[in-house]
Amino acid sequence: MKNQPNSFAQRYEAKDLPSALADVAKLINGKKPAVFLDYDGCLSPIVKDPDKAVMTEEMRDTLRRLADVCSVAVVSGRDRANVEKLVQLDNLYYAGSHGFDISGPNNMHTEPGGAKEAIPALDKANITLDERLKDVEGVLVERKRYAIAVHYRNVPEDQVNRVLQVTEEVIAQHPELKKGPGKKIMELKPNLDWHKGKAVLWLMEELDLNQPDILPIYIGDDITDEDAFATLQGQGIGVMVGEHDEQTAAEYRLEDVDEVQVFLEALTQTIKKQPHV
Ligand SMILES: O=P(O)(O)OC[C@H]1O[C@H](O[C@H]2O[C@H](CO)[C@@H](O)[C@H](O)[C@H]2O)[C@H](O)[C@@H](O)[C@@H]1O
Repeated sequence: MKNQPNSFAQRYEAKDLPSALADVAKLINGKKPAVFLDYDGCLSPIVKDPDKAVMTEEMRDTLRRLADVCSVAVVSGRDRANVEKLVQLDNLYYAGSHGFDISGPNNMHTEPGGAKEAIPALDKANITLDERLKDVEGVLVERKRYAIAVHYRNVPEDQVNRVLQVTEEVIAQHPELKKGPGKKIMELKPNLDWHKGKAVLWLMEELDLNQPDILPIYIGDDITDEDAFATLQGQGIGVMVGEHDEQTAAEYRLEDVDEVQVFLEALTQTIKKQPHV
């Protein structure tokens, strides 16, 4: 199963999953983790304004310490440059636009999903969405290099359907694009078989992490993280933060961003006690 996305993943109710905090040493079982983290809802709480989703200094210190003892990557739906700016750590890897745009230490930068040809369609869709949604109160059209998120969290309830309908119509005009779900957003993404799970596999290969003593751990809170949970089932550990509207392919849970930080601290301490670090 190594390096193949798992399309037959088991699904669970998030509330029924065991806590990842119960016994961290037992969880990693003497292996060395490679940690993949979502940003919004995982490293920073969900807030009304995406520009205000700022990570705390404490979380930054926690990530810095973790990255001193194992590989750490942030795998986000955000624009890669944007998430780099929010996290501000240069010893991490960053996968932005749901994995289409990847950077890392020593000037690593690559765009492995092959999405360049979707850029003109994204540009056109961006213009149409700005124009057609300009009168809707609270709507936000967020352009990323390889995606557009149409945010409706702050849109009056009676106008949400109109936002969704316009967004679907614009997607239908561009065969190069497809629809993606998210928390109070509808996304336009390149119509390609590439997602966060494939980005994780790509990073594991690139960083030579496909080793029997390495344990990939993916932590996320949103539906887009399900691709990564499903991909890692059987070869790693998926940790769901809170819950979303669907069943999850994660096998452990954490309640919220605070518990993510406690877990990452515990992981760092556990790794340090292991003989091979
Ligand atoms: O994969 P992620 O790093 O979790 O990114 C997913 C999306 O996160 C952002 O939107 C979400 O968080 C916002 C701030 O808390 C919130 O206002 C919004 O409702 C959420 O959907 C980001 O703005 C998107 O681009 C990402 O795709």
